[in-house]
Amino acid sequence: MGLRVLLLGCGRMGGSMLAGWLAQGLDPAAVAVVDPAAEVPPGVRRITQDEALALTPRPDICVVAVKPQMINSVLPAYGPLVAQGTVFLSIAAGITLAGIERMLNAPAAVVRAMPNTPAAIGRGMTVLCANPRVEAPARAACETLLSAVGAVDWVDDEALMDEVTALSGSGPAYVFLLVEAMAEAGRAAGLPPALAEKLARQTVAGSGALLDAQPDEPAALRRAVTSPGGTTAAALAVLMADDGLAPLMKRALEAAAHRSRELAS
Ligand SMILES: NC(=O)C1=CN([C@@H]2O[C@H](COP(=O)(O)OP(=O)(O)OC[C@H]3O[C@@H](n4cnc5c(N)ncnc54)[C@H](OP(=O)(O)O)[C@@H]3O)[C@@H](O)[C@H]2O)C=CC1
Ligand SMILES: O=C(O)[C@@H]1CCC=N1
Repeated sequence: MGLRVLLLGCGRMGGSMLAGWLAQGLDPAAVAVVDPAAEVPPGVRRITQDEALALTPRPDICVVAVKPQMINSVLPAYGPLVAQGTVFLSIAAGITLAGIERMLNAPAAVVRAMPNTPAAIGRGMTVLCANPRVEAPARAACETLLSAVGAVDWVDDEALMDEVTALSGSGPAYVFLLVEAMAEAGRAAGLPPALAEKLARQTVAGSGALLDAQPDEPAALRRAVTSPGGTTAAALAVLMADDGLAPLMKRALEAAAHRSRELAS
């Protein structure tokens, strides 16, 4: 990739992205991580805040992957990197472009991104949004970094980032919950626990792979399972009822987006 990356926070999401970058060929020596306790992959340096500020050559991109609740206490120290031309790419849920610039106390080029954990295996989905200080080469560099770990898209309207966070940022958790719920329903119906778990897991993983492999609309793939008057139709009558999955998912996304907006303050 030819980019020098400083990663602040190497927890679940920072670590997932780092794993993806390395798998896609980013030179481990081109990454430095600041995190008080994280284990980093071989070849990647874990450095202190002071060492990060003195890095030569300076990092092209500083990826901010600490919790939103602590970003305010972490970012101000990195303000001096702005004058050196480092672009800040924050993945913190809810934290706005203006908020990041304020914390850095400098006229910074800031990109806000919302990735998701499948980035760890190169199957992520990231949406990006940039402030006007981000010029085309920096925009391309951020896109290169994130597209190395999955699909990317951009939005111009920053307000949409809360809805993006609710859908694709948090979304993997909804899918894993679906596996849990299907397995639990199978167990409750009398299947041996290990078999119920295996069936739920393989069904969701296989369906995801099928969705990925075929250009069809999800609704067409659903209809292909649904024999008229058969078992799937009976189940879908429950799941697609007025009080079924669609209104529940709508409420869940509204709650997540609301929380994202709360994190901004
Ligand atoms: N998890 C996800 O699926 C997604 C998360 N995000 C965003 O990513 C960010 C990180 O979330 P997540 O990975 O889940 O959280 P984690 O708590 O797993 O990761 C945060 C990491 O930052 C470390 N840290 C603490 N203090 C500092 C410091 N001063 N400097 C550098 N690193 C520090 C933490 O160490 P310690 O644990 O020892 O305190 C931890 O390893 C959040 O802002 C979140 O909104 C975005 C998209 C998806
Ligand atoms: O739960 C969270 O706040 C983060 C943001 C999206 C996924 N995880």
